[in-house]
Amino acid sequence: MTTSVMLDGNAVAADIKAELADRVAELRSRGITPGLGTVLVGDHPGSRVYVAGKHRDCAEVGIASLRVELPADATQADVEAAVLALDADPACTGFIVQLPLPPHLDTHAVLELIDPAKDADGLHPANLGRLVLGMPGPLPCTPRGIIELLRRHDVPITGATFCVIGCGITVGRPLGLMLTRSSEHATVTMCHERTEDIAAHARAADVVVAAAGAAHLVRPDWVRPGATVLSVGITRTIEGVLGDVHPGVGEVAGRLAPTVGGVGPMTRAMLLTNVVEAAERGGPREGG
Ligand SMILES: Nc1nc2c(c(=O)[nH]1)N[C@@H](CN(C=O)c1ccc(C(=O)N[C@@H](CCC(=O)O)C(=O)O)cc1)CN2
Repeated sequence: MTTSVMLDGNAVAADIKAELADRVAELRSRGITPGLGTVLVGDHPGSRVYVAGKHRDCAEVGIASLRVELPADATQADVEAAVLALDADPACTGFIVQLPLPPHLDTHAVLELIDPAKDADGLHPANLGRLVLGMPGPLPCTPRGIIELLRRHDVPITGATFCVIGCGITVGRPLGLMLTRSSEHATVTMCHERTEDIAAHARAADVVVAAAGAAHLVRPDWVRPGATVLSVGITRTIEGVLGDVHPGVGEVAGRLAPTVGGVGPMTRAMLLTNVVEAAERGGPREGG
C-alpha cells in the first residue's frame, strides 16, 4: 500500500504540453514550424519505447518529427553522417541521439558533432560547459524535468538536502550541477557505486533521487519518514519494469515519483520545451 503523495509526471507533463501547444501555434502563425529529430541506433528495448513517446508528444503539440533509424551494426561513420545531416537540415530545429548507443560506437564523438544550437538534450560538451559556468543554454531533459516536477508540486528545493544516487551523464551528474546553481541553491550529496553506506546518505536527505539503474536499490529503511523520493532508473526484466526504488518506500516517503508516470513523461515534456525554446530563439546562438 502506498501512503505517499504521488508526484504525477503525466499530469504535470499534460499541463506543460498544453502551454507548449499555444507557443507552437504562435510560431506556426509566423511561418515557423519547430521540428524535433531523433537518431535511434539498434534495438535497445527501452529506447524504442522512449523515442516513440517523444514523437507522439510532438504530434500532440504541433512539432514536426524527423526520425532516423539505424541498425545495431551501424558504423561510427553511419551515425556521424546522420548527425551531420540533421545539423544541416533546416526543417530540424533540434535533435537528440537516443542513448545508450551500441557499445562499439564512440558516444562522446557523436555528441560532439551535434550543432550546439540544435542540441535538444543539452548534452553537447559546449552546452554542458555553459551549464557549469551558469550561462544560458539547453538543459538536459531529465534533470530539468525533475526540478520542474518538484517545483510544480511545491516541494522545497532551496536549502533542502538532496541525495542523488548515480552519476550518469543524462541524469545524476547534470542534476547535481543544476541543483547547486544560484536559482536552486540546494545542498547535494552525489552517491555512486564506490560510495560507502549510500543508505546513510539517503536517510539524511530531504529528497532522494534514485538514478543508478539498479533494481529496488533504495529500500524503505533508506528513507527518512516524510522525505521525497524520485524513482528514475529503470531495469527491464522478462517480468516487466523494475525501478530503482523498492515498492515498500511508498509507505515511508511523504512524496514519491513512481518509476512509470513520474519523471519519464517530464523528460519528454522538457525535450519539447528545449525544441520550442530553440525555435523561439530563431537560429544559432552567438558564440554558440
Ligand atoms: N538522448 C537521450 N537518451 C536518454 C535520455 C535522455 O535524456 N536523452 N534519458 C534516458 C531515457 N529517457 C529519455 O530518452 C526516457 C525515459 C523514460 C521515458 C518515459 O516516457 N517513460 C514512461 C514509461 C515508458 C515505459 O517504459 O513503458 C513513463 O515513465 O511513464 C521517456 C524517456 C536514457 N536515454
